[in-house]
Amino acid sequence: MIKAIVTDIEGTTSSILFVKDVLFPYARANLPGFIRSHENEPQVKPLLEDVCKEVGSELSTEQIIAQLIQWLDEDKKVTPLKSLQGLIWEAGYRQGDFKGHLYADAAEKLKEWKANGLDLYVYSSGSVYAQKLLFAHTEYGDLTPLFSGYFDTHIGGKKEQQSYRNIAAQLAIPANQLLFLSDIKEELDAAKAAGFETIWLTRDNAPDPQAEHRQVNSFAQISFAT
Ligand SMILES: CSCCC(=O)C(=O)COP(=O)(O)O
Ligand SMILES: [Mg+2]
Repeated sequence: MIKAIVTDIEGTTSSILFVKDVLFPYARANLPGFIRSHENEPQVKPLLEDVCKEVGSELSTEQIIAQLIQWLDEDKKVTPLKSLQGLIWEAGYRQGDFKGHLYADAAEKLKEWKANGLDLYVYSSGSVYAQKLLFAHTEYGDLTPLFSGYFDTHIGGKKEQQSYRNIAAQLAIPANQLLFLSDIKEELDAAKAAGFETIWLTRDNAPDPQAEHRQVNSFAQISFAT
C-alpha cells in the first residue's frame, strides 16, 4: 500500500539532455562571474568555505572557481556546487532563458496522484532551491503546489541506503509505504535495500532483464495499490 511517492528529477521526471545541454552549460558559463561578484554575500560565502573544506585546504577565489568548474565538468554531486548551481540558474529561469523541462507523462501522473490524495516528494542531487525553481518554471506552469517536500544531498548521497532510511524517518512513513522513482539502478538498489518500493524509469533505454525493479518507459505505465 503506497502512501507517498519520492521522485528523482534528471532522467525521471525530466530529460537528461535538459540538464546536460541547458542547465549545466548555463551554470558553467555564469559561474566565474557569479562567484567574483557575490563571494562575500551571506548566501554564497559559506558555500565557498564548504568547497575549501571538501578539498581540505584554503583556496583563492580563482582556485575555488577552477575547482567548481572541474566538479561541474565531471558531474560530481558535491553539495556546495549543487547549491551554487541553483543560485545561478535562478537568473536564467527568471529572465525566461529556459523553462524547467518535464515529460508530459510525468506532469499528468503527478497531478493525478496528488488529486488522488498521495503525497509527493522530490529527491534529487540538485539542491532543494534548484528543484523548486525547476518545478516552478515548467511549460505546464508552477507545479510546486503538487509537492509536500524536497530532499537533496544534505540528507545523504542518492546511492546510499542510509539516505532513504533518513527520508522515511523524516516523513514518519514506513519505508514499504514509500515508492521511489528513478532512472539510476544504483539509486533504486539503495532505496530497495532500505525497504522502499521502487520503479525504474528506463525512458529510451532497453530494459535490464537482471534488475530487481519494475521497469517502465513512462509515468503512464506506473500503477500501484494505495
Ligand atoms: C534540480 S535539477 C538539476 C539536476 C542536477 O543538478 C542533478 O545533479 C541531477 O541529479 P538527479 O539526482 O535529479 O538525477
Ligand atoms: Mg536521475
